[in-house]
Amino acid sequence: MRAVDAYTIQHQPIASIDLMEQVAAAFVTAFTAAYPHQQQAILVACGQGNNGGDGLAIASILAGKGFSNIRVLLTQFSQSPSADYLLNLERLKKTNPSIVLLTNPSELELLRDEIVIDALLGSGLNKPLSGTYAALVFAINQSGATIVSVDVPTGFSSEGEIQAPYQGIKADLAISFQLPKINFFFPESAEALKKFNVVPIGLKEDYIESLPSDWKLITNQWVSATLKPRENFSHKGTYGHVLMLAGNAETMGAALLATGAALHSGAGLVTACIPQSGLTALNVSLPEAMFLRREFLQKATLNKYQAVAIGPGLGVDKEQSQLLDYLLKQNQPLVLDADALNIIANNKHLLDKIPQKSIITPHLKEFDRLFGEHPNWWQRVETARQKAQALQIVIVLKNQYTFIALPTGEVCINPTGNPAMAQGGMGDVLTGMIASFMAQSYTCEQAAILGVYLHGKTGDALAENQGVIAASTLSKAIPKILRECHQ
Ligand SMILES: NC(=O)C1=CN([C@@H]2O[C@H](COP(=O)(O)OP(=O)(O)OC[C@H]3O[C@@H](n4cnc5c(N)ncnc54)[C@H](O)[C@@H]3O)[C@@H](O)[C@H]2O)[C@@H](O)CC1
Repeated sequence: MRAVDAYTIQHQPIASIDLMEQVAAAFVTAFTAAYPHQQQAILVACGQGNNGGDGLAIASILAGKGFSNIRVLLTQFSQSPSADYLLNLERLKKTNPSIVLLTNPSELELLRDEIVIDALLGSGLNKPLSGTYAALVFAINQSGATIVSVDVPTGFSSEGEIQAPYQGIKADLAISFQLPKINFFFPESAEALKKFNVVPIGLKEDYIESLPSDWKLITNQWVSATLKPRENFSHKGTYGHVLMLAGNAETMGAALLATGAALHSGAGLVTACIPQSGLTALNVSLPEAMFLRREFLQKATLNKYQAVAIGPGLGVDKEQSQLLDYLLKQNQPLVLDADALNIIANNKHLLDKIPQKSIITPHLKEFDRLFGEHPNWWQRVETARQKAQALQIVIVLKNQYTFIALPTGEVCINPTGNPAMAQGGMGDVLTGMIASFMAQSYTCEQAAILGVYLHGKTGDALAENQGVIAASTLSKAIPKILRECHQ
């Protein structure tokens, strides 16, 4: 993001001070949408870098909009204020603001119900907080005030490992500019911010897209452009055939969920290779699905299936291990989930046998069982990046925000999904969706990204009216979301 700012200043007819003005105006629009009352007491806490410069411009704009109860806290901790900070300070002084000069954090006093706008330090953070900044941040956190951070909470690093224990500002809301910070998507950010809001500031979109980066944010635009329409005169053969190898006597639900999701995501044909004991349930709940006896798997012509998935509710006994072993030897890309991954975790030599262009979909625990314990999410995602490259597979590392590591070394961040989806069976549905897209002749990268994004998007649509979403409910709602995205 810092590179984007710098490029924009160089290549657009815009001075950095004017970009700061745009940033401040965008912040105020988002802030006043959340806190519209002009009598609201507000303390704008400013550092002396460009984040503090934003804070000063924000105070001026808020005053211009009739917010009459603003105090501006100026820290005096730095020897070298930034040029734009100084310019904005001169501008602000003309509006006759109420200024609190703070040299000692212990002097901080907040008014009743005062909201703190945190503009102390932003993306320029280059070391852990200490001394006066640490003391001030501690005092602000302790005050119990509502805190809205400019760009990032002070002390929170935008990229790289998040410091543990976290000692920065604990914001109720961070209003960030143009692009979200990568670290907002890591679970450890929950301590630093309850919510983030990303506001556009008119930076060059084409340039942002073209920037070489190891990170990509999945967008609705990409998904809509990638989804192929269902053509006139097409038939079930056009949309591929999924083989779902899943289920065990007591975990047949997982197989049914994965099979159902493959159907609801548009595969032309779906065959469930489940134990005989699940056949009645399959026929009752998913009459569209076909059935392949487990005993016949090794006689079946596997390449008539455009996607083969294995794992949901499978079990990890000898019989299932042998089935997996057999599939791994066929050298056909697979979708591997749940117990298929657990079997591999218990037999690590199998990792190298995963066919290239396969997709594995571990959650945190499955991932660590496969690749070892990780002290934090940043390191876990870096391992995913390395392993996806080394094995030439796609790794879907599941979480509220799922990371998809591609064989190219890129990591895609999925912005969709929500806590209402945190319930058993969701992963089985995801596996079915990914297999379905693979069968519909998307590449393994596309199938994984489409599956993950649309899974989360379906959940987000349902969460508008539901506090909890059962996996089977989500599965049935996929076709509607597909229709909406096929614009
Ligand atoms: N052109 C730009 O770069 C733009 C920057 N903007 C704002 O500017 C911010 C970045 O500004 P700066 O690069 O000036 O940096 P900050 O304002 O985040 O920090 C100021 C300075 O504090 C020092 N510092 C870093 N860590 C510290 C620590 N732990 N304790 C004490 N001092 C520390 C650093 O020397 C840093 O340059 C963004 O977050 C955003 O709010 C926006 O105005 C948009 C344009």
